[in-house]
Amino acid sequence: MNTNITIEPEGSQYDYIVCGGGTSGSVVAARLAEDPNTSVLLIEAGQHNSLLENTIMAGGWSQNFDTEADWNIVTEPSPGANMRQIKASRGRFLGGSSGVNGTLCIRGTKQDYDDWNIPGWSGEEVFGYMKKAENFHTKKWFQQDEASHGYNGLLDNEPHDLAPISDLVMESFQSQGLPLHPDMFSTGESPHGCGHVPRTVYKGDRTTAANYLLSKGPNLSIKTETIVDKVILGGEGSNLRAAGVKILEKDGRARDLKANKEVIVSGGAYCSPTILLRSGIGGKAQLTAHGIDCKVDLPGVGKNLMDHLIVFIFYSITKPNITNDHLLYKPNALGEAYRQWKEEKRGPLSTFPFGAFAYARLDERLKSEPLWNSAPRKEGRDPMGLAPSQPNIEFWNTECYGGPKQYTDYPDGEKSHAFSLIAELFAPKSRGTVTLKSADPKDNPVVNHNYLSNELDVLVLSEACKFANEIITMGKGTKDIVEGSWPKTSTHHKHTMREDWVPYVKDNATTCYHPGGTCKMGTNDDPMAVLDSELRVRGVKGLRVADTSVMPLLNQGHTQMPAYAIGEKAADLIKGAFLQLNGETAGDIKMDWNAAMSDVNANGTLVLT
Ligand SMILES: Cc1cc2nc3c(=O)[nH]c(=O)nc-3n(C[C@H](O)[C@H](O)[C@H](O)COP(=O)(O)OP(=O)(O)OC[C@H]3O[C@@H](n4cnc5c(N)ncnc54)[C@H](O)[C@@H]3O)c2cc1C
Repeated sequence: MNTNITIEPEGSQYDYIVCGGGTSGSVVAARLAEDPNTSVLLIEAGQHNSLLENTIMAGGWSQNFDTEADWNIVTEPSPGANMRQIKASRGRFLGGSSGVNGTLCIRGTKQDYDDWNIPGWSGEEVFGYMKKAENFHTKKWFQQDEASHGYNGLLDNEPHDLAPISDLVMESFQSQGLPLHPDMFSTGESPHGCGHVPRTVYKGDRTTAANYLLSKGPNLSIKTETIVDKVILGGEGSNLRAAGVKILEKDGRARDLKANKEVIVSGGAYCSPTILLRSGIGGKAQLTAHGIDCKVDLPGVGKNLMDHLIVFIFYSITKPNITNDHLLYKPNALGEAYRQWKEEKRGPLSTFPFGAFAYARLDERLKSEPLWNSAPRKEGRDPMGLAPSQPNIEFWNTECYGGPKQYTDYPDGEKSHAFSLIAELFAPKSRGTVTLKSADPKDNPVVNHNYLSNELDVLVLSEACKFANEIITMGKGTKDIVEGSWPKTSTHHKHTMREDWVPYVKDNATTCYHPGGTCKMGTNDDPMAVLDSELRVRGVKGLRVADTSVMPLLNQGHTQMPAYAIGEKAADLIKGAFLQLNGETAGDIKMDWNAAMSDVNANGTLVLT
């Protein structure tokens, strides 16, 4: 494989420096480097992904956790979730979280992006960029909506062949009032129904944002195992400009690198705010507490942290070979599964073990709940802020036992078999924060999600669990094969009241790994907005953020497709900006640049004053 690692010579300068080689960052860097006259440096804290097999074998995802390939972030205790602390994993390697995620391409609805209310980011426009990213490979059995997919992008994806349990769950969805719309997760047009989800998998391998970086020319340099400490700001007042970055190399050496045009921060929703904060951009009090000189007082940096919570509900089934447990947990099965992937690019490890999916509106189910009825709402919206065209929740099944590492009650795959239905909460009301632990770039951020701090979140998620249990225990496809809860000592399959599910939610709700919002875009009159509509950091020239931190609200879906769209759009905005600026105000740029560069020493290295 062409790893495309470029040795970066001392004293080099680049037109653009992209900080973070994850999902959005890889897209931005690769798209900018399509112009051979533009030099781009992509800096990634983790290793090159080609060195990490579990980022390419989709079934190996959780083996990245607790290793150097994970940021190993653990949230602060959430009072609403019984003070539990949750592992909030993020990919720390080239490709970032796209190399460890569940491969699901669930875009949300167009209304989700219209609700951002930011010029240039309507649902039509964001969906257009998702299509640009996509290279969809259909399968004979799949009823695709041709117009919804892209076929020329750099992200290969395909529909997933269902295991028998997933066909049965799909049948249960339909019998419980969720009609089949096969390609609904790409059209984004149905808030209530079930269907198939395309996966970022092709020919047995996971496809990631790092694929964008293959076959690029020598004008794209990549530095892995290098931490971006901060953005170096030159000039003052209205001439404050991103002049380069301060990095920490693998051997601990600190260096300054110069950016001739722009710096783009793409560290993800947990790390982008910390890069800004260390650079002196953020709430003044927090910066002062860490001895950081406040260059731009932007109180919104690190605020507005959102995530989607999910609940795994496990069931035991009697019939063999309906789930994929026998392909993984029977003696010697795992070894054979690995051989199949390694030698033949097939088998249970070649894809992610999620099956059938559904969206649901809960209007009818919640209409007699006092909290739901008394909660404030805007006209045409429910108390979560959603229009009737947006789903409240999502369901999907696992095709075997498993999940994040806390789930260790493995069936044997011979006499015992298990799967789960997962319920996901959309449009959560709870908000959290990302703050600095210290000014040391090697320290992880302090992540406080404040999960389930809003009672409406508990209400909707517990109703979602009740509905999920009805689907499995009463649905046509599954009612006769489900024996009860898994592990067999549990009794949650007998819960009939929503209230029964409240303690279950508080004990079990966990992250869907969708953090966003911590450097949000916004309008001029929003004091908490960090970015303008073109992803530019307020008060600094030549500095943008591009990753899921920019999302003012989460989508009703999963966050990798918006992350790709944000990367694609960021690159277009940057290219457009320089085309326009070169024509109209080249003189101004030169003047600003000279001011910003007044701190460069004779070796072309920036000196921080
Ligand atoms: C386990 C898991 C499962 C998921 N499942 C799905 C799914 O099935 N479908 C879906 O749509 N979404 C899923 N997601 C979410 C989705 O993958 C993310 O929302 C998306 O990839 C985030 O992209 P990003 O560019 O914002 O951040 P990332 O992709 O996380 O990129 C950030 C990059 O910046 C690097 N970085 C950070 N700080 C620094 C620094 N100081 N210096 C240098 N580099 C730095 C990181 O190492 C990383 O490579 C999942 C995520 C995870 C973790």
